[in-house]
Amino acid sequence: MIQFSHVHFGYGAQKLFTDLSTSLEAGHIYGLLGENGVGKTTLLKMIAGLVFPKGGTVTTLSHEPRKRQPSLMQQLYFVAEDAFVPDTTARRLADTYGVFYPMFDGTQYFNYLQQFGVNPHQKLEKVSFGQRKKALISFALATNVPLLLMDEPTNGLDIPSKSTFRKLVAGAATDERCIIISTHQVRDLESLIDTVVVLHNGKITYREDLNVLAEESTSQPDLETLFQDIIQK
Ligand SMILES: Nc1ncnc2c1ncn2[C@@H]1O[C@H](COP(=O)(O)OP(=O)(O)OP(=O)(O)O)[C@@H](O)[C@H]1O
Repeated sequence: MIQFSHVHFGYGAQKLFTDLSTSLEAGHIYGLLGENGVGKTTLLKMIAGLVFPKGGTVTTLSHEPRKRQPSLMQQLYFVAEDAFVPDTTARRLADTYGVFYPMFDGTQYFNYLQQFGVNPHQKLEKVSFGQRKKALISFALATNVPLLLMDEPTNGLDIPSKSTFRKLVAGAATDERCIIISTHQVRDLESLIDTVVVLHNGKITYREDLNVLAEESTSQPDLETLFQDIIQK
């Protein structure tokens, strides 16, 4: 679904990715981990065609993402960390933006909003950051796109909402869908992600199926400890 081939990238002189190659497939919920500033958001933006490689190639759903062709844009949704929303209500968000996504399901959307406790009639600019984020996550899931990118989605969510988030995302995962979640809140995602991907020193330095890890271990793998071990190597 996504291929990075020998990708080089940096903002100005700062090198961020050096010869980064990897592929991400449908049927997975990936947890993208890495220290602050390592480039997790940049990686997601590159998949979505918001920043472009300076060397190598990125292919997203058989498209060159930098072209931002409608045929690609209607197949992916990127929930950005800042939860920017237009000046509208959650209800009108569906009417205005749902049309861009052929598989958007309004009934599903209102159901997700309800489960998150978001009032669809309130102006999103006037609600809290967490409420806005929950509206956007609901919208993202209801688009039913094959590729869902989420940057720190549980930031700003209260404890019950984090649990709702896990439940809704797990329920939305299918064999045809690829979900990539960048996070520092690894405990929020334990039991949700199936593959952990670690970005470190400009490359993917670790990538492991958590089910395989669990089979090899006598106890459930602890993501926080695993991450610390990887970046200290
Ligand atoms: N538009 C930009 N112009 C210049 N530098 C940028 C820009 N966006 C990001 N950077 C820098 O690139 C590096 C990677 O940023 P990025 O946001 O991708 O990292 P991250 O791994 O998501 O970080 P965090 O975990 O802190 O959110 C950082 O050093 C950041 O300051």
